[in-house]
Amino acid sequence: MSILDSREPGGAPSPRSFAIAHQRPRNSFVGCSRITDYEVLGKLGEGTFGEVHRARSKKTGALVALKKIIMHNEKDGFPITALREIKLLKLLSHINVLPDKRKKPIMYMVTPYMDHDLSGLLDNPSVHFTEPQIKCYMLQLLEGLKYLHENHILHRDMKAANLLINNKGILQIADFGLARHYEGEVPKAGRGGGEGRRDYTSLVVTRWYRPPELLMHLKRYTTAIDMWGVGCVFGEMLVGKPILAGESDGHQLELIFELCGTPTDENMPGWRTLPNAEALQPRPRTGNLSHRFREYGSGAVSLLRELLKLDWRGRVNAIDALQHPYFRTAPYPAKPHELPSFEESHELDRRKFHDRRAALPPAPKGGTVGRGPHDGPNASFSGDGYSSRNGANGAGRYPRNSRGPEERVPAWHRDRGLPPRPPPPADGDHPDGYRDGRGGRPPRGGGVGANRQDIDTYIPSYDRDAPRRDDRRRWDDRDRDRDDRRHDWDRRRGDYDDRARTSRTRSRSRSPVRDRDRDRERDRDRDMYRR
Ligand SMILES: Nc1ncnc2c1ncn2[C@@H]1O[C@H](COP(=O)(O)OP(=O)(O)OP(=O)(O)O)[C@@H](O)[C@H]1O
Repeated sequence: MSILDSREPGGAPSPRSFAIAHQRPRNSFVGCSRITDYEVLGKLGEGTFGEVHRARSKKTGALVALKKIIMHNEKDGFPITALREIKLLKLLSHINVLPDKRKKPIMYMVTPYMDHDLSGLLDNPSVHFTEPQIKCYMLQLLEGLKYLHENHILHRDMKAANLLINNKGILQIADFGLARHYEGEVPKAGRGGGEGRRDYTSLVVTRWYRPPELLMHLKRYTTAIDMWGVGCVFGEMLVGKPILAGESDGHQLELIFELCGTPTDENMPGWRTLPNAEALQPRPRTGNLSHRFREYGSGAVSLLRELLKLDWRGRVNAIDALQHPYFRTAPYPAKPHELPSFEESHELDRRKFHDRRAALPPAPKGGTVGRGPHDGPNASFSGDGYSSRNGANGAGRYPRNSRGPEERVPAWHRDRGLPPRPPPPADGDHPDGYRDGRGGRPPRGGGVGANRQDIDTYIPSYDRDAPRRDDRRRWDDRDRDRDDRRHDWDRRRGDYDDRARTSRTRSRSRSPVRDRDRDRERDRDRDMYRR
């Protein structure tokens, strides 16, 4: 069958024809290995699937990450999120996208070991990003995303914790557990994200990185949802902590409006017609983005503004973002190999960093900002690529003693806020589905309305003793969530009934209604790329 034979209505290649056209050579599929082929060296992180461990291959000596795939309920079979992730990683091959090397299908995914994830790195008190470094990471992130979008992949969980970095300065996009085939048109230069072609679930993307259109439940979304996440990550690299740390979905919208302005027919055409916008009555504001980020210069503000546009149709795409003047203005982007190497910084190192932070004296004001421990030569960007440039690095530093609202302070002084926890995996696109969590919680910080947008799709955690990042989950949390969810189910049912489902709550369902729903969803799951 020719690829043209199997196009979706409107001309986009179908998921199947796309997969056929993008098959990788057979020899790139190394196949399965035994867990005994690896020496497990320690835990790196805990994700939605389970634990991620660092290990060494006994055969090759290569360092790898082993991601354990937890079977939450064996009757449900192999988790759809894991299937999607393995399938996509097998399909993709790009320097800025984490490759999959081997897999043992039932239990572990094996990927090359990366020294850091971006959020771990930002938590490390001895790491201070320079502007050339941030530009270097941003270029790689945009290259990786351009590749994904050109290949009809929506990532749908863009966040700092899912960006892996090694000590060669390479950044790779990881965690394809929520990713899916995108059936809309791929982005074109000068045309933003374009228009969506079909509905998907709006319950994707960790809340702090979730764009306004998803918070308002747009289902016909585009690659622009990932670009919003890039904007959040960019801001996070600049200020050293997440920039939109909402404690509920309503609060998240409130923070977005404060930063980017209130939606109007001009800056977000059609917003009022979005399902969750009906009840919104935001106080008119113009947004404080320019003011809040002024110390990082007009180039950074301009790029951030493009990435954090309320109107998803006008939001910059990866192709255009790569051409932004920010990357062509001094201080120029560093080359990856020029970046300093840092001690390993992963999710679980956070406790270590926290202890160290407590033991250290305060840093001199503004004095540590700008360079890492191994200052390399400065770098410049010339035209279409990188070029080295020696010389003073003053331009690479952020202004000292600046006192903006996002004052850049040493990492151990940064308050990363009270964490809401990230979503359980949406292991399917349920166009009317809600992620599970406690519903009906009033938003903190005022909220923007009093209706469905106030439903908090995650359960905030308020652990004062051990401050944690909120874009991550731990297993004890999940056990608690599960109990809470069971407890809350009946109370919430009347409110949003079958919208509040994930695989895990479904798998524990006892009611015939839920069993029927689960069966229907299983049917839908059969072609995972359809969702
Ligand atoms: N190849 C790797 N090298 C080093 N560390 C890794 C690697 N893969 C994952 N990790 C670490 O494990 C953490 C969790 O991994 P990942 O995001 O893939 O799991 P997940 O179950 O999808 O997590 P989440 O639910 O937080 O999205 C990462 O943030 C990172 O710290």
